[in-house]
Amino acid sequence: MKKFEESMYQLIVETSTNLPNDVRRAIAKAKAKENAGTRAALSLSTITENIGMADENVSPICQDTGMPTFEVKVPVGVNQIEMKKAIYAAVERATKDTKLRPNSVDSLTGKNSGNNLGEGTPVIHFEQWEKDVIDVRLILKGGGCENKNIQYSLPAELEGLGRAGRDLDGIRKCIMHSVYQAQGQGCSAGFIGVGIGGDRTTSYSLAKEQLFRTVDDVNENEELQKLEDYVSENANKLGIGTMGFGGEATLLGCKIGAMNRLPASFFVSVAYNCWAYRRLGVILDQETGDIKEWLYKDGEKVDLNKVEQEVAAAEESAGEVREVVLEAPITEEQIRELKVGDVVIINGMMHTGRDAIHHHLMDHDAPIDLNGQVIYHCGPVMMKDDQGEWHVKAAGPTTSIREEPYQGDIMKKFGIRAVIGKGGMGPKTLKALGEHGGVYLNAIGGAAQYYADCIKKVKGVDLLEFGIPEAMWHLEVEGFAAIVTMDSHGNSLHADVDKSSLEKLAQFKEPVFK
Ligand SMILES: O=C(O)C[C@H](O)C(=O)O
Ligand code: SF4
Repeated sequence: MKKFEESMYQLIVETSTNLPNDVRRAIAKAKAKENAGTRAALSLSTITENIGMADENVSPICQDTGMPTFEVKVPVGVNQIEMKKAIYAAVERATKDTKLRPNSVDSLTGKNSGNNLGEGTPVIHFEQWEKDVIDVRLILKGGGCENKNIQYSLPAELEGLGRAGRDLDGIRKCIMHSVYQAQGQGCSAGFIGVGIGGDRTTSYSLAKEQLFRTVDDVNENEELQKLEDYVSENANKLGIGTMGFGGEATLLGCKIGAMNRLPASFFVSVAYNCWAYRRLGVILDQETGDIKEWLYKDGEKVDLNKVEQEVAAAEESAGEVREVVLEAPITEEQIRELKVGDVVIINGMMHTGRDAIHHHLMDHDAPIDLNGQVIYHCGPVMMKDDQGEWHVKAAGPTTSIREEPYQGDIMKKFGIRAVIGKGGMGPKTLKALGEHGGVYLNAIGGAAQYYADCIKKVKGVDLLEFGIPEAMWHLEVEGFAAIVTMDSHGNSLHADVDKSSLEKLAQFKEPVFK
């Protein structure tokens, strides 16, 4: 088993940087569905370009490299204690090499362990089997889409759909609702794994397990296959679209499993995975630990050169979109001119700030003057070189709604004019944007290589004690594009899409599976 640690390192690097072929095919199919020139089509073009860049740079597709979760099948007699140690070592090395972001945070102290090791991380499940090879599968599922997982306890009353009973049709309603409630916040278009039955814990595990099935896998249970087909077809009629911008592609895959339950319980659990659906696997020699075979790499790989040409074509046909170039410090007048749908190109400085920073700024001074500045909701992957200089390795936006309790107050307190994030924010922020003269800009979630490329220099960092993802990084950017989705005139694309998708959800109220 000399090679086992090296094989695990390769599995991690490959999973973080190279999307599996079935996922690539699903994204390419979605792209073909979106109308050229729409916001959704442009976002999908950015996503496909990003996938190609990650592959080429061998850098994380998305900056949130998630909770590394290993599912290991071992022949009887193989030493699992040694395997665990080797996986830890591989995780630590991949983190050092910036293939994984340090993502393991002490829940009580908030301290980031810095190496992705800590209580409960990474997740490793072992199972023995009769075969004479080792099978290791890895999923890197990010926190934003993890937050959109949902568990239903039947019977339930569901918004838009009414009563969901303890039967197949009730399950159908839960799944449709789960896609609606995710909106664009889990970086749609997404994939869902569904677990029916079990207890609360095993139900969620079953849901996550479904994410190890390939997108084109056929369910052995005919009824569940019918339900998978139904959801795959109809969830796209909700019109949520890529990033929640509205559009044709909302869900790219649905896999459902069922297990027995207690007479009193009936859980339906949904694991929502963003488009950055990073899961791969390897078959290993049980003696040496060498990789014998890669899993999820069958079939044709999407031709990214072709995709790049399509990006150019889509950008051309989107010629009517208004583009505004901004450089901080930004004035209130400049902000008041912006409307939902405008594309803003940012040059100059922006400063990252996410959960810990927003919480901190409520009752502390800012480390720098933020008047007229731009805040980027982002927890990047960073590398420090031998000269002590920082470099950005991946830097897409994080889900903004978590800052809803603070955002408006902080913008007013410090004179911040623009915030960039993804998934949109709520009524409190929208009101503050109107009162103060602020704007919310939506960047494409998961496009971490695409945005890292726009960052020309790291000018400094404050509050690094919060850990790399949570620190305030001062970044000089060039040509950083984002879309106005909430303006200072009370308009919110997110509120509009939520409302229209809820109306569309109601058309699925009548029973389908009797
Ligand atoms: O933590 C992050 O960088 C992003 C997160 O995965 C999110 O989707 O909000
Ligand atoms: S930012 Fe988006 S793409 Fe990245 S892990 Fe979070 S949900 Fe997934």
